[in-house]
Amino acid sequence: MILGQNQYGKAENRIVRITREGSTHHIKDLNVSVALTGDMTDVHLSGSNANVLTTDTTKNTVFAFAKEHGIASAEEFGILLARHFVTGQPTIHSARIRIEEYAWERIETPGPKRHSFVREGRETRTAQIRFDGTDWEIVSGLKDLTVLNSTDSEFTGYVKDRYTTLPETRDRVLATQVHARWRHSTHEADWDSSYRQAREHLLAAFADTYSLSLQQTLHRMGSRVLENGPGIEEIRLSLPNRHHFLVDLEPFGLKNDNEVYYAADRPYGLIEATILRDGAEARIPVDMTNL
Ligand SMILES: O=c1[nH]c(=O)c2[nH]c(=O)[nH]c2[nH]1
Repeated sequence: MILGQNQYGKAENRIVRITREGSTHHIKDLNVSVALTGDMTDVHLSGSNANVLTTDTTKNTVFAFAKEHGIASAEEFGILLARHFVTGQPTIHSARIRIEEYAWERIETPGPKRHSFVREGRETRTAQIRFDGTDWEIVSGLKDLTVLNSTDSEFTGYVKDRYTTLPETRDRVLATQVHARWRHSTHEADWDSSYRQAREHLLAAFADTYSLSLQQTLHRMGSRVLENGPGIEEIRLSLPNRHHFLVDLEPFGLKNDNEVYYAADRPYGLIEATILRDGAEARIPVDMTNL
């Protein structure tokens, strides 16, 4: 048998790098995949790992480089990594670095704070209309509106039982993908303007709230839509807590000063609640996955 083309490395390193200039924060959000080739005949044929730079090391390098060199652009970052792997190890002859970059737009708010972002690419707007010949029920909504605060979020003071390991945090990244549905008290409205306003208030409440939990942020987001939308009776929000874990860079002699995060995709906390106007009936189904 002949060993043909082969390559290896860590794929899909989900890295978020926050750069802080006072109260103005900048974000880079990348998915970095490393593939290396070189003298890898032995590892395949005899099982000797002597020539192998581990995929785990390639992952660590991606995170450490984000801290040490920053991420000026995907190309620049990829060039640094590829050069490092190929020139740093005699057994590695070529490197392919693939990067997907997710773009974020700043949520502009009055005041000096500039640490709130919404993922570029529009969310999906939703609508459901019911009519039985007498009564109307109009439910508007959106899904996949992805937002992130790079500070002003803490989580402390929760129950600790024998299985609790989560460390308390006074400063964390709070990110979620908003899924919301809101029910109108009327079937006559300027629907586009109503939608724009609800979306704007969801974003403003997310950005403005100093968060003690995602539950509290959810309540502020829903309440703000109701406070500013007199024709809205009820809103249901489903917010996945898109965890961003600080990467431990200590083993590489680097201090991670809330700059380099690993964006985990699953599992995620899922925080859901309905907010109602006084006297309103809860009619939006609890399970919103099937619109
Ligand atoms: O905002 C949060 N709410 C929770 O209920 C929770 N649980 C958890 O592990 N992290 C968080 N964060």
